[in-house]
Amino acid sequence: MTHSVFIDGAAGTTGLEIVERLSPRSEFELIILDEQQRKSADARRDAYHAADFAVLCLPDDAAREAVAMAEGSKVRIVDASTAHRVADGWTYGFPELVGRDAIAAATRVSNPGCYPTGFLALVAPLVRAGLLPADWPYTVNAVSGYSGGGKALIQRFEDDGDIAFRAYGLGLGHKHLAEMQRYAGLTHAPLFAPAVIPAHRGMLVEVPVPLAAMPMTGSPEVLRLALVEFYTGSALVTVHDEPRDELLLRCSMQPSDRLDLWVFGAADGSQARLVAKLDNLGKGASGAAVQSLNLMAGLPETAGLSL
Ligand SMILES: NC(=O)C1=CN([C@@H]2O[C@H](COP(=O)(O)OP(=O)(O)OC[C@H]3O[C@@H](n4cnc5c(N)ncnc54)[C@H](OP(=O)(O)O)[C@@H]3O)[C@@H](O)[C@H]2O)C=CC1
Ligand SMILES: CC(=O)N[C@@H](CCC(=O)OP(=O)(O)O)C(=O)O
Repeated sequence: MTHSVFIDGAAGTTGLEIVERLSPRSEFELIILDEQQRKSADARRDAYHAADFAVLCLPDDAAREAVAMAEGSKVRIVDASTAHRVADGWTYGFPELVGRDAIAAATRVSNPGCYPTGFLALVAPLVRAGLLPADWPYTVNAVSGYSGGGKALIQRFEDDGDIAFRAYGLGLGHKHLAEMQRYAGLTHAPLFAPAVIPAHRGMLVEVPVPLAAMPMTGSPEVLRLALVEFYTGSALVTVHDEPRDELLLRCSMQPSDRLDLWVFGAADGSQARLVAKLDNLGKGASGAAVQSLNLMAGLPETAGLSL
């Protein structure tokens, strides 16, 4: 059976990578509008009403408009934008956290943000297991490759080769806070310090955990083993256990749909650093959209993904 998939925003950064992952696959027939038609409301509405699935790779306002255009059609939607991540009637597209069956049955799936993918992968299972407190004021320190900001930020970094590090989100109201708080089950939104580095893709998301100050008794190794258990059987998520002195992001990073997790602990167990490494355009965006699409279409979860 072939499923027709409309990629709305196929000319953008996330859209292009979804097209790359899907176009070699015979299970999907892609609907992509040409340069003249791609922003035409009529052409887009027709595509929504013709397709089995649609993936929205659009800014938030255009994604909301797209969902309205699709009303009355049979199309099932995966939205890569921030528009519907905590909206009623939408399933959060993080199969490892919400369950594969929930995604498979959904008609409206919202892809997680790239930073929340790292944060939630580390924190949500540990809060659920009662190993980290739900009411702790967590902090998140993260760096992303510049493709995380789409075409505009790619252009900026390619035009200005002199930026070594860009701290941002300095108004402390980043759009990812709501989903981080909601899906980790936290009382408080985390304090989030994101930054961009002069690499095209890749990110490290770190959550420092002052265990000795927390009202819990778990050691770093207990936290790590809980994550190992939680992700048992996952082809995309790996919880590492090798000792390391450093983690590197490379400017030459190739596309990847993996999510790698570490728990680094102080020798006396008083502190830990939870760290996630991923490709913002892989498990952080396009890979996650394809993972959800696979489940919705009844196909193997990791088909077409690079592990
Ligand atoms: N980049 C990343 O790592 C991640 C991105 N996302 C999210 O994915 C979505 C897409 O982001 P990204 O690919 O980075 O952004 P880009 O800016 O690279 O691409 C967005 C695309 O949408 C097109 N577009 C804008 N408005 C409309 C419209 N009304 N109708 C049709 N097409 C339109 C743009 O056209 P034009 O080419 O003319 O500008 C562009 O091609 C965003 O919501 C983003 O937040 C989520 C996770 C990670
Ligand atoms: C480096 C950079 O600018 N990153 C983006 C987030 C990318 C992402 O996750 O996209 P969503 O907008 O769909 O959440 C930002 O911080 O706004």
